[in-house]
Amino acid sequence: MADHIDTRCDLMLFGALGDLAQRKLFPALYQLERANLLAEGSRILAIARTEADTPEVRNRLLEKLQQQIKASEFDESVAQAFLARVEYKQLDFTDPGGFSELNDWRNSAHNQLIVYMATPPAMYGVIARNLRSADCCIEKTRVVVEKPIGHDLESSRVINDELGEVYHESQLFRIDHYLGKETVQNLIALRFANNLFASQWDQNHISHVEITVAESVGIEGRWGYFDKAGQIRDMIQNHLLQLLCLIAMDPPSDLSADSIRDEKVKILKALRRITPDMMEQYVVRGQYVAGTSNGRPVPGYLEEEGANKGSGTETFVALKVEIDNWRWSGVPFYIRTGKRLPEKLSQIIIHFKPAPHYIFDPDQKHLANNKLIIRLQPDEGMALKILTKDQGLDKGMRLRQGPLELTFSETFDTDRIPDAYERLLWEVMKGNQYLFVRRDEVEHAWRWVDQVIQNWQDSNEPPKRYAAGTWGPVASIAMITRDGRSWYEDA
Ligand SMILES: NC(=O)C1=CN([C@@H]2O[C@H](COP(=O)(O)OP(=O)(O)OC[C@H]3O[C@@H](n4cnc5c(N)ncnc54)[C@H](OP(=O)(O)O)[C@@H]3O)[C@@H](O)[C@H]2O)C=CC1
Ligand SMILES: O=C1O[C@H](COP(=O)(O)O)[C@@H](O)[C@H](O)[C@H]1O
Repeated sequence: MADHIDTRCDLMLFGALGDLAQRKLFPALYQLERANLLAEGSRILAIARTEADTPEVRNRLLEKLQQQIKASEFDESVAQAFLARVEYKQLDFTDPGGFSELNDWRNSAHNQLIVYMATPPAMYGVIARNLRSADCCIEKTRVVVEKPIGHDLESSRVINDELGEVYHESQLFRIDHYLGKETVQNLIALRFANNLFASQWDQNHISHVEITVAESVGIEGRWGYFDKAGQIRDMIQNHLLQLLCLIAMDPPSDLSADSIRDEKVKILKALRRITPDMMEQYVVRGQYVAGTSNGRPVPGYLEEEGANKGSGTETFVALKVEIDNWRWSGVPFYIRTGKRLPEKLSQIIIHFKPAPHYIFDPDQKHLANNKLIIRLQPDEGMALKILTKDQGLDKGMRLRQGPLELTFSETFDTDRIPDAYERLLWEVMKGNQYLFVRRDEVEHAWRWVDQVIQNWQDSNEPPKRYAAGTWGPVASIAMITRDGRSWYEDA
């Protein structure tokens, strides 16, 4: 399908020497080169504040690529072809004077211009305005901006207004990299290409839903950023609410960006507000203390490099979320995410209701709910837990639960699942917005998250402690146990 789309581009990468660009964006662009998806004539202008010239930056990039790309995927000739596209420009983004030189680079070709702002969000408006002052191809530009857009509704509006003064919404590609993950996209295929599930996807058939996004890593040198954000702004406001929307939304009428986004927005608007009196039962906030990770002792959040000892920022959040609409009335979504949990694991569990009349061994009644397990990472795939009769003459009609298993790498013999940023960059090059977040989605998500944060601030309660290497504060287990349920553990 891409064959007839011209994907040739000039990519201006602002913040090219930062962590995101070096760890995610350049490796993703290298992989696009390796897959022959970077069109002939496409060019990259790496822009940052550091004084350096193009050969120095190319050498630095080569070193980073060698460190980050698996040996089996690293090809020196591909890397050289890729680096030949890269030029470096030192620029202070706050200095409008320097932007006219970007235009000179730009004017030497007629490719689609992509401006990628891998910079602190406070820079988005500044860069946009300076590009406009330099008359840098505003109408034809696609602009990619990173999350988080602001730190609350108000600040996100300011950023969105600043971007909106220069660019039309159809030019803006707001990244939520979870939308670029293979299995996240597969949620759309699973739900809307399989009538089997489509007809069962509501409060008549589903009792509850779990979403877990667990990380084993701690703060990894990002304390300065993370401490101002916390897990609710860093993960819930964007990734987890996006996952929830994809699970809960009504079928879009087609796969166009706005059809999908319209449905997601309806869910965000239907999220039940969590009022102060609900906080104890619906929200758990945690912070890790020293413990172990992969068998090794690790420091607590307050002992991490650069930490402010008195910080009350949360590194774990569990929420019980209710959606006030016809489809999901009475179906709680239990969601949790945290740093320094026992493993890196993102999964969604759909718990189906039992059959209306149970005729088997009463002792086995607890088995009688089908579960659909959607593994986002690692080991991408799905398993449907179904009940069958236990084998053997002596077993009578004893039941047992087993999986219908679909592990993508085995079933489809996939040698490599592309990283989210590869897919997202490729979609920007093609001009498809369906994996990017629209302004109203960002704002509705902030509105909902802001009230939870406000309740925390008003109550002044510190986060509950949990030891690194455990599944979060015990209160997060109590939250779901109170409803007669438990977080899913693969048995
Ligand atoms: N790092 C990550 O894993 C993730 C990051 N993000 C988001 O991506 C964005 C970038 O994050 P990250 O890469 O971590 O940030 P860094 O601080 O590591 O990098 C920022 C980059 O912007 C440049 N920069 C900042 N201010 C100026 C200025 N005034 N003039 C010129 N250059 C400037 C820096 O240049 P120089 O290096 O020369 O100083 C650097 O290249 C942020 O919005 C972040 O929230 C989102 C998801 C994950
Ligand atoms: O956006 C972010 O995501 C990462 C987790 O992403 P994953 O693809 O590794 O699951 C998280 O570590 C980081 O704090 C956050 O900013």
